[in-house]
Amino acid sequence: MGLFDRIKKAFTGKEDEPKETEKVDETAQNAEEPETKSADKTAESEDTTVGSEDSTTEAESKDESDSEPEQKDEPLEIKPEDKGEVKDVSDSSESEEETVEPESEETGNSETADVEENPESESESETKDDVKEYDEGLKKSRNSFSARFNRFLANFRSVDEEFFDDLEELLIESDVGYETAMRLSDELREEVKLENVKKRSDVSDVIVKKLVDMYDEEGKEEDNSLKFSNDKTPTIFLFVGVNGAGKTTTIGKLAHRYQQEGKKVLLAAGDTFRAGAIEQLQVWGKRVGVPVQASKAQTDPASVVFDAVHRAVEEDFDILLVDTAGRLQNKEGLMRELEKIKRVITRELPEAPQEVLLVLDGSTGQNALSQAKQFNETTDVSGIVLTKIDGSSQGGIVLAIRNELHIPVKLVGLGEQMDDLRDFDPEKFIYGLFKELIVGSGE
Ligand SMILES: Nc1nc2c(ncn2[C@@H]2O[C@H](COP(=O)(O)OP(=O)(O)OP(=O)(O)O)[C@@H](O)[C@H]2O)c(=O)[nH]1
Repeated sequence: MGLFDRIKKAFTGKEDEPKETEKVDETAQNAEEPETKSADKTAESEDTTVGSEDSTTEAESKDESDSEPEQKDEPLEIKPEDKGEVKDVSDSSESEEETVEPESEETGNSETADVEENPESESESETKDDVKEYDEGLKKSRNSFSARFNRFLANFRSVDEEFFDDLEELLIESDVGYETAMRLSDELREEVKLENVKKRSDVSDVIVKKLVDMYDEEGKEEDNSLKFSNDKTPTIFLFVGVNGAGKTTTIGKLAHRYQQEGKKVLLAAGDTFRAGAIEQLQVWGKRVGVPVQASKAQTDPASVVFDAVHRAVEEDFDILLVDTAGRLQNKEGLMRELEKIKRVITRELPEAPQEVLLVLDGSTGQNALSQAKQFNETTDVSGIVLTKIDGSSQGGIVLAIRNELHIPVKLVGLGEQMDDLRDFDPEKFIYGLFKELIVGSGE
């Protein structure tokens, strides 16, 4: 069963059944079907969350009578947060030998500042409904996609060349990527199914189903989980990305997560290019209660990272998160710098870095995609962190990233707070992006 049907079934207990012949018969009565239909459906299903007990929608109750009893056979997979390896960290005491960090004395268990600033962070982040988070975080993207889609459907008369032109335009505007838009359009041209569809909501069904299932198919081999060290040596994540993408914030959020899990975390201020970047990381270190290995601005970042790796090994840190500069405009310089940093890490710990995470500002749409392409040419990126999805209407970029780059998204930023970072879950993301177009379809 494809992802489209899995989501639909999880909500309504009903799979999508393409009914070509029936749909032809319905032509007359549906000719003037209002394009506001999906908007109405949005309201119906707005507060529904997958798998939640209070998710009874009108659609659901309507479908109950004819829904399959085996509804739970293949439910939408709601995995618990991937917590990675939890190492036993009995010794979280901190040596105070560092020269640069003003925050070193509060290392270890000084969460007080954190708790004051963010009282709900510790326990609530564990129990927060992830589906709801994605639902909320993707509201803007979803609404914007639905609005575009409804405009497109309003113009629908028949499946002709103009239809495919409009469809391509819709998809490109929705940031799903040029290649994806063309491929989807080409594949739909081949399908007789669409030729027989006359009803607007069925047109919507066929397109969204294709989009979602294509995404699902492309991700068959994709591993979205973060990799950790297999032995007692520290896990090292190297963060790359242009200025302002959200590297420092993501490092802060991740440090908070691992610190809360009882791991011993060290940060390395590898962005020595921008003076403010060091302080910014130190502020996060202080807030979260983890030490920061730093040096003066303009120091060779590789030397800061070298010191950080040594310290991480000597002092038994579990995780080392390395910030780097993001001067994409100086591509060659940046490439050399990142290569050197990586070399320094690997020389000390051959298995590290376990992840090279490219941080992309999701709200920049296609720009994020081209940045990813450039970074991927120069650095061996193992995963993507997609930030600022909460304030963005460009969530469709996630389809382009998978379909065109084939780099797994591993984390998503759904807000600015410490616990607004989620392990990427493709199914929840797709649900958040298209929910009413899937759940409210086909009735
Ligand atoms: N809404 C929202 N804002 C975010 C998210 N992640 C980061 N931000 C904000 O984006 C801005 C830039 O984030 P930084 O972490 O400073 O970005 P950076 O990549 O480290 O930038 P440089 O230090 O200049 O290299 C900050 O105001 C963050 O609060 C997110 O997931 N959602």
